[in-house]
Amino acid sequence: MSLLDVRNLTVTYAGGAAAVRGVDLRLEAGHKLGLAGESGCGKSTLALALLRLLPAGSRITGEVFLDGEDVLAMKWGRVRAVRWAGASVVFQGAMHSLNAVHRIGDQIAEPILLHKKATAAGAKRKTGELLEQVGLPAARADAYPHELSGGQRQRVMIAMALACDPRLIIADEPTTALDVMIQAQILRLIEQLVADQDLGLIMISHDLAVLADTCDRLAVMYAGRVVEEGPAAQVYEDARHPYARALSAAFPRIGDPASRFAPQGLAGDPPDPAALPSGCTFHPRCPVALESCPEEDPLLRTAGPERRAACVLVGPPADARRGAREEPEPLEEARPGTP
Ligand SMILES: Nc1ncnc2c1ncn2[C@@H]1O[C@H](COP(=O)(O)OP(=O)(O)OP(=O)(O)O)[C@@H](O)[C@H]1O
Repeated sequence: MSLLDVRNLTVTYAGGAAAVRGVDLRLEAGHKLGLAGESGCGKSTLALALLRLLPAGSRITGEVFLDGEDVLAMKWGRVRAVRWAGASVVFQGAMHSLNAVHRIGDQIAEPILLHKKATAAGAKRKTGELLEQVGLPAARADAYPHELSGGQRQRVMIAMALACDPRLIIADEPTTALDVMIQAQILRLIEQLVADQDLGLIMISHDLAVLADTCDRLAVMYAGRVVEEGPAAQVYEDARHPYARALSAAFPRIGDPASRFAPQGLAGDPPDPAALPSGCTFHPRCPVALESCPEEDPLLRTAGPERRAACVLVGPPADARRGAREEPEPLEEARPGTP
């Protein structure tokens, strides 16, 4: 049984169109999944939906099994328990998430006490241990958020997320506001905690390079759907979907300074969920779109071992195609505008 098994998840905000459309995802304990995509493609909505943290009036359909239990079918009392003990979220911008008028120790202890995980003395002890786990002295429990640096505050957020021993951590742009050195430290800390405690991790970022460096698998989202999914290094180095390829080309290769000077930007913006293009939603921006793409809406299909991509130009590898009657050409062989 997977730690997380998301099936056909669709999310619609009140009065809006679907921001997440039929997403399937799986994550095993001890594994790290990176969720990438430009702003507005539905990454945060997907993360919030996993713990039913969306605003009132939002509609969620599908199934979200966390350790075998369907979060979407749970009563609210159970959802509240699962929020800290089953899975917890680290958001970007720790200054806004922490309460400025309470000492950080009290804020870390709060979920422990709320979920009756320990007595007041036990919660205090656990708070000290958590601070040390994230690389801060236990005595910093007495500090107020404004007395800490940005990186220290993000460490506090991670300590809070770990307070009730969750099985899954969802980190939504956990390092976006931090400088590069601190960003690297926080990423290594998250990696280490995930490995030590056999947690599952979903890390959200628009930065594919950061995700490829931290995660085992990557899922690239576009217009509310996962358009490519597979082993992190393969998706980053050799994306099969034209959108994933463009996104990957927009970030410098680690250890390859030359690539920094040749990012291939992608023209235009992702579509508004209320006005999606027909057929493949990426076709208006796609450099290799076919004439048929405005009519055909491709679902995820096998694009290699443990890889899937949602593009008509992506077929199974040559070996698997042998004997098939009709298969689309692989992406590499496509020419722009070729029918
Ligand atoms: N509370 C809300 N009410 C209505 N629509 C929303 C709400 N939050 C997000 N949306 C819409 O849902 C879509 C997906 O947004 P979401 O924030 O999930 O994307 P994202 O990929 O996480 O972007 P970012 O990287 O900027 O956070 C967008 O079109 C956005 O305008």
